[in-house]
Amino acid sequence: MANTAAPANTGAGPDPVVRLDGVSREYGKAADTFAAVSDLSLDVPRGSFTTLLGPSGCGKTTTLRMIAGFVRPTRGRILLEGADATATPPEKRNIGMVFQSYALFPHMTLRDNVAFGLRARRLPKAEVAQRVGEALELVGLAGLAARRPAELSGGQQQRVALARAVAIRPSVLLLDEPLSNLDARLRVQMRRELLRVQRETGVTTVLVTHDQDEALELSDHLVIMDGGRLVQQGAPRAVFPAPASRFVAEFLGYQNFLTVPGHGPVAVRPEHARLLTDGEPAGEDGVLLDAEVRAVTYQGSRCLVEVAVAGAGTDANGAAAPATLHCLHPGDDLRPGTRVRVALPHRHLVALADEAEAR
Ligand SMILES: Nc1ncnc2c1ncn2[C@@H]1O[C@H](COP(=O)(O)OP(=O)(O)OP(=O)(O)O)[C@@H](O)[C@H]1O
Repeated sequence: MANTAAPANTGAGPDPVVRLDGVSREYGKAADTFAAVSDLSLDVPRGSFTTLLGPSGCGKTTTLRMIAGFVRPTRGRILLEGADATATPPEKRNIGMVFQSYALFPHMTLRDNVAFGLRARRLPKAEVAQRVGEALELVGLAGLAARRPAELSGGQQQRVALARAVAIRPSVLLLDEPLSNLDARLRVQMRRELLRVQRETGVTTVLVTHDQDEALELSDHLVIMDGGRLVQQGAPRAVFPAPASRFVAEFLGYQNFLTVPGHGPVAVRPEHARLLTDGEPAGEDGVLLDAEVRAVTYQGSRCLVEVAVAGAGTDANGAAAPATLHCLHPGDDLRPGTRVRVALPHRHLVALADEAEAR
């Protein structure tokens, strides 16, 4: 059985670049206030790729904007490099930002776009030229320095935005859904690119996304938010196999929730629910449940099979009811009505403490 007590990784290092200390942001007036972010305490470790992951409206962007200084917390403190920056305006925080919309200056060449923040900091001409060259080189666009944004693809424009953000050598790089305007293939390519740039520069990075694959691939520190609150954090390899609640489990793609005799409420992923027909042996040690096939969806190399397991679920009144499980099955031999058994290996059952408490 997987251990639900995920390691208490608070992200606290000796020297975080960003520290949020009991930060809240409310909107509205008097009795009608609404908390976009509630009592959020979080450390962003130096040199880390930290990701804020959660569904739309959970407060990710508000958190990022508070770190950048565009939104002022209504409570709590923000520390940058150990100093209280809660009231520091954005231009006085040494922060690089990349937005979903690229936000490049359309009338300027790439060279001038990247040089903008360096000139604003009044760096000597030679240093500006050198840093612009290095930044464009880093993102593979050195040959296009004289072009304007309209002459580039979306992916190239986002690389320019990235070059502009890292050229100032920020203490933290903030990325607000930077890949969501790109098509699916380019998005995957650009993830690799982002990771390479982050590793090469070592810049502490905070990414906002609602895409769990992106978060798992990129982050070394994952922060999951729900309703303005932090609900779980840690390394992806620690969080993914041990979601602390049903919300986190659902968000990370656990589709099956059931009550197993001797285990209580558990979650299990479709790829770990094996269907056995006839006398097929279960193999690995686990729970075996009788089930009936309800629906089969053909997916080419496999089928997604929906089965009903009598008594393993609960209805709206908390009484025992059939549980519906989704299972990935390598063959196309099953049809609705077929009697099967479902094998759930002990090591892939994730106990859900919040569900147990709710009973
Ligand atoms: N200026 C504002 N005034 C009122 N409510 C706001 C304001 N900004 C954000 N909110 C609300 O706060 C909540 C959190 O918004 P936020 O943009 O931080 O969420 P998010 O997780 O980034 O969502 P998305 O992925 O959709 O951008 C939402 O319900 C939003 O409507």
